[in-house]
Amino acid sequence: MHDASDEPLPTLPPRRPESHKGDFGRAMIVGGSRGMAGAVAMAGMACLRSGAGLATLGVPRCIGPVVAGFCPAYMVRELVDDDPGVLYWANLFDLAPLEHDFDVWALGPGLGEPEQTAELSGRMNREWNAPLVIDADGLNGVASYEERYASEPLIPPGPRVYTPHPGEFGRLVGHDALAEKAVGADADRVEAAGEFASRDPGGNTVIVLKGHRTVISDGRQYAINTTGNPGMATGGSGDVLTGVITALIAQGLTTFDAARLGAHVHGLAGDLACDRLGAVSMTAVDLIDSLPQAFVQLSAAG
Ligand SMILES: NC(=O)C1=CN([C@@H]2O[C@H](COP(=O)(O)OP(=O)(O)OC[C@H]3O[C@@H](n4cnc5c(N)ncnc54)[C@H](OP(=O)(O)O)[C@@H]3O)[C@@H](O)[C@H]2O)[C@@H](O)CC1
Ligand SMILES: Nc1ncnc2c1ncn2[C@@H]1O[C@H](COP(=O)(O)OP(=O)(O)O)[C@@H](O)[C@H]1O
Ligand SMILES: [Mg+2]
Repeated sequence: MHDASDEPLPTLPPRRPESHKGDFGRAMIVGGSRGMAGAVAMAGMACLRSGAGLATLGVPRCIGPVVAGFCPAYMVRELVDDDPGVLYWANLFDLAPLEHDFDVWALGPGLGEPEQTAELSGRMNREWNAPLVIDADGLNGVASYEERYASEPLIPPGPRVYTPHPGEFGRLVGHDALAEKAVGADADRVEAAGEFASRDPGGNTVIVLKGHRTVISDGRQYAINTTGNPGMATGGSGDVLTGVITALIAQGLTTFDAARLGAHVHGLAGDLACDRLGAVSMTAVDLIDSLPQAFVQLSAAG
């Protein structure tokens, strides 16, 4: 596998003076459940702070007003929810007609237990052509769907970015040796991410294996991210990363480039937040607040 770690970082296209919001992409983020409204809200805020032109959050109806109250800059689409306040398979009928209204979709932050959400996640992953970033319970849902319902090999018909931490990676691969490698040394983590990505015969899947020194791989190439710090070991940091990568795809980067630049800028925001507040006290919200400075530093460097 080619090591792209030392290659120049991908860059965002310059913003022409006459640009309008449509030039920077429409993103839809589906997630949230009763008790986990914050996860999808943080993904939405990070998406806008990372330059998406428009962001809409698709959330269970019961948390719609709460999610809308966190930030006035994104839109909220309330979806029919199942008891106890989670999305479920019937939302496929609400969402499928919207597939091509958005340049990129994200699925998973705060989505809730796979018992209810597996069919939604599993079928979006198997059936949708639109670019899809899958995180958190979206990944748990995909793992559960593949185990419970799938009889054919998984060949996603569109671009995918999966962003598992090692726990989610283990559920996805369902294979002890590969799951163990996900918590090993760099070389093992590169092998684990690369082997899993290359299971997609279409070559459409990018794996972002998170943690200290996040590994990004599409099965042919990989990069190891070196920004970030243990202050980011705080609930919601990964939800922020989902929003960042989604925004970069919305702005036209390839999935591999968006994942690579996204991991870098997310870690840089973490380092800036840590300088300002310290590793003990920084929260995922502080990561979002440091994204502007991280993007300014990046554009000054590039
Ligand atoms: N404000 C909100 O609304 C928030 C909502 N959130 C939402 O909660 C939902 C559940 O997500 P989750 O990640 O908390 O639960 P889960 O998948 O069981 O993961 C824990 C397992 O993974 C492992 N593990 C993790 N990292 C590892 C590493 N680097 N290296 C090694 N192991 C690692 C860890 O291992 P252990 O603790 O045993 O060491 C454990 O086994 C999801 O929808 C998310 O979006 C959260 O984002 C928080 C803020
Ligand atoms: N020690 C660390 N060094 C660098 N990055 C870290 C560290 N701990 C966590 N992170 C980053 O923070 C994020 C945590 O994501 P995740 O485990 O999904 O959290 P959550 O589900 O709570 O949002 C990942 O991007 C990960 O790479
Ligand atoms: Mg997470």
